[in-house]
Amino acid sequence: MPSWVIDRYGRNEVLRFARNMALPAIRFPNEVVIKVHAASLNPIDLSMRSGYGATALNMKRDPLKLNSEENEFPLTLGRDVSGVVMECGLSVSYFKPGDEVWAAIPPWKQGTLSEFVVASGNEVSFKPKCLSHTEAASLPYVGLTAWSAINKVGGLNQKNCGGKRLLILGASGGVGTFAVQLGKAWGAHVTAVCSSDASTLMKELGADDVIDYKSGNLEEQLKILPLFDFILDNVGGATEKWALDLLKKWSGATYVTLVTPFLINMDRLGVADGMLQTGVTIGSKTLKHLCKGVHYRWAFFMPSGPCLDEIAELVNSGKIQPVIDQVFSFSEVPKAFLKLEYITFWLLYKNCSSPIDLLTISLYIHTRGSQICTVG
Ligand SMILES: NC(=O)C1=CN([C@@H]2O[C@H](COP(=O)(O)OP(=O)(O)OC[C@H]3O[C@@H](n4cnc5c(N)ncnc54)[C@H](OP(=O)(O)O)[C@@H]3O)[C@@H](O)[C@H]2O)C=CC1
Repeated sequence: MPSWVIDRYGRNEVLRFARNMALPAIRFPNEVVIKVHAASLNPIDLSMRSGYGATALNMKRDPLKLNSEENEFPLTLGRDVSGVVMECGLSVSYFKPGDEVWAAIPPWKQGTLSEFVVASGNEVSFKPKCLSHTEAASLPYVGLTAWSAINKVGGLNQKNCGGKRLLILGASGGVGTFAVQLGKAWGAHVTAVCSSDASTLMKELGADDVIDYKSGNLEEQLKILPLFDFILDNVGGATEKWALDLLKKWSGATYVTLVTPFLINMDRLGVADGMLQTGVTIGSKTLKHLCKGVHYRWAFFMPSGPCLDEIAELVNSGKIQPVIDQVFSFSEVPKAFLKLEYITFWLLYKNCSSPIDLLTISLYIHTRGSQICTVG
């Protein structure tokens, strides 16, 4: 089957179009094979292309290190998929061949820039009926990440979110655009922080206040607003030093960041020391902020079919919409990576050579959400 793979880590030159990759087989009874109609790229694909997280992800792929090299490469990137179930393992009763589904595949598994992908049944959900495959593929990874941060870690849900004050830092990105919509769907007051050219989009998505972080000191702009119940930080860095002061004290208010050193620690220090360093960092920060009356948490993407079911309901009821900007063909995957790189790192974008289009697949880019999808 045709796939885009890498055989080593690096920049765009490591992407290789493989016409004849072996068809993925079901290895466990709870797995399904999905024919990929659309896939998308997220910042994690760019990072994984360069080897980010390889230590932890390889440990998950091959815990006993029996065949490390073989299990690592060739590696297919791409986490999101919208497509059609082709085959089901013996214990899968929820899905059948022909079902239209969507999913986000965890990063330790082979990705979705391919004709077929294997997922566990519990990672898969029925695609929202109102979305095309291309639209649907834009949401699972960012949606589940935002859901993990806001609901699983932050403890907010449809019942307790009404009237709460949410601050979303990095609101114009893939995770941010979803988070703004989720907050509004659950009745919160949402303040979105992004650059000014995204302010119209933010208003369209329902944000109550939009703050431009490039027009003056952000901390000063936010300090004059009433305190918040919840902060989602998609930016990290220096923001963390002052953002927790914007929370209400001793009221259960929570700051959740998605920018954590968890995988980097393991890449840098090895598995054991990396985990130890991570434990010390999170423990000391949690304690320090608890003493000041606020909660400090890290959140991570979590694959989950049942959460995607809930997201599908919100999408089908019109409360959450995909944000799509640009379409690429499957043959243009390297070009799409370059665009993502350009968006993420503000590098100069240049067209690259286009391999033959075998699948008539299209790729979508969200300039605001930094996402790319493929469609067959
Ligand atoms: N822990 C985990 O499991 C996961 C972590 N992440 C991380 O979460 C972050 C967000 O992901 P994603 O939304 O996909 O990324 P995107 O690249 O789509 O979005 C990032 C956004 O941040 C905005 N931004 C940059 N600097 C600032 C700033 N100083 N203040 C406010 N906004 C800023 C940019 O907005 P603008 O264009 O308006 O300037 C951009 O749109 C990334 O760092 C990613 O690595 C994501 C998924 C899972």
